[in-house]
Amino acid sequence: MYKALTIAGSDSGGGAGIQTDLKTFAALGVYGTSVITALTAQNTKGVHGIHPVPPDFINCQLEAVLSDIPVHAAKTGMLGDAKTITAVADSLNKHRVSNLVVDPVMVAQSGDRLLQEDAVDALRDKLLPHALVVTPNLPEAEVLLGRQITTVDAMVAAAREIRLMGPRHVLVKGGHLEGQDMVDIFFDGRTIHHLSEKKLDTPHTHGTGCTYAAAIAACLAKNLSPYDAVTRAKQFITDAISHGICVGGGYGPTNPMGALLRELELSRASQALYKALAALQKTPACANILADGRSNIFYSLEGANSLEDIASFPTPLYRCHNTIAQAGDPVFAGGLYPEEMLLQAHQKDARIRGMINLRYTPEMALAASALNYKTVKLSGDFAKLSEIPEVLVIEPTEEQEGQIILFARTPQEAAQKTAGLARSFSGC
Ligand SMILES: Nc1ncnc2c1ncn2[C@@H]1O[C@H](COP(=O)(O)OP(=O)(O)OP(=O)(O)O)[C@@H](O)[C@H]1O
Ligand SMILES: Cc1ncc(CO)c(N)n1
Repeated sequence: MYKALTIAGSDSGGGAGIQTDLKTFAALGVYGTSVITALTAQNTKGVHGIHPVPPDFINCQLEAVLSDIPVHAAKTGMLGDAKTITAVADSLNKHRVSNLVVDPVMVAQSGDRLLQEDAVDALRDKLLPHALVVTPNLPEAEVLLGRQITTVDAMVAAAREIRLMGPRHVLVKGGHLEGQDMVDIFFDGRTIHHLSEKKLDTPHTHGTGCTYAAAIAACLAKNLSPYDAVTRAKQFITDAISHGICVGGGYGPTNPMGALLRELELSRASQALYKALAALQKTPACANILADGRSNIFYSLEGANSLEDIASFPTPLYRCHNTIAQAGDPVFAGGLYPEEMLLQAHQKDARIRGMINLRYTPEMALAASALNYKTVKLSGDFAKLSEIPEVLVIEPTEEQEGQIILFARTPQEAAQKTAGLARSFSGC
């Protein structure tokens, strides 16, 4: 397995530093080791205190890790002071760690200083020359160069000049620049590359710099070239920001696991929905009780709290050669009535995770009762039902068509109940 090392501060709020670095390594399939340079008492609003780890003990951690676990890449984050920078640079040199990403962390998003002012020279002179990639944000590039940077052209010039300080590649991050596009400049010594993504409208950007640098290190550990590592990491940080977590009263953290978990959840949801579809297809009579252009199979994630957590086929099921067919792979929040009902049902009774909606006829409602399915006729607001039945009968009104809705613990169980109903009802 590929292995990486983060040398950074701990963020007690869980959003930046060591905590996000290890999540990022894990999300990218890289084994993470860590050397902690400082403890910060920190949350989404700011830094309440900093407890530096003595350089001797930082060395002790570095020796423990590097003498036993040869890492394929490393990244540095918050280093705090000049002594720590020197200790880290010496150790990385001694152990010949060559795939090094230096995130020259100076100030937290909240404005709190994370690097002593007199340590900037040590950072520039001792650490930057070892970096394969250095990733300054705009304020950090300004400190390194001693001038303001307010345009993309100025970022390009900054990238060229910072490279003269010794790093092999420079990534100047543009997260602090006004505008609709989030542009970073990557310079490899020959070519200037613009990496651009649309700006996401979210306050949850705590830890973006750390997550980005950790993702670059993870990709370098996996043998990607520096340019490929940075472009893959840009995609990763954009995903992590788009899945940002609304936690705390300040800037919430990015979510390095967000995109991965979503993919996993969609794949589980798809399996459950396709199994249910197969169960419907086994009983051809099921095709007779679909509601034209409206029936679907729905799946709720555990703990669903929005329609984004309800999956279904993207368009209604339809009859095709006497069986049931669908067009397209499952999606979340398909926008199909009555997905809201499964959300409410699951929130009321966490065991309910599957639902199928069918055509209404009075005979179908009777057949459901005759099968001893626990059946309730809806009168009034669904949200006010005290218990979720197995079968909900919605009679037609002038405003809306009737429906029969089956709730179950899984979509497959809902499909089996549908098949039971279809068999008892076949021919009608
Ligand atoms: N709102 C946003 N939408 C999309 N991308 C963003 C947004 N904010 C930041 N980014 C991207 O995140 C990455 C990190 O950029 P940024 O310049 O904010 O780093 P940083 O200042 O070091 O982060 P930190 O806040 O952790 O100190 C960049 O690629 C930037 O373009
Ligand atoms: C520990 C730590 N490292 C880095 C940053 C920068 O985001 C932070 N806020 N905290």
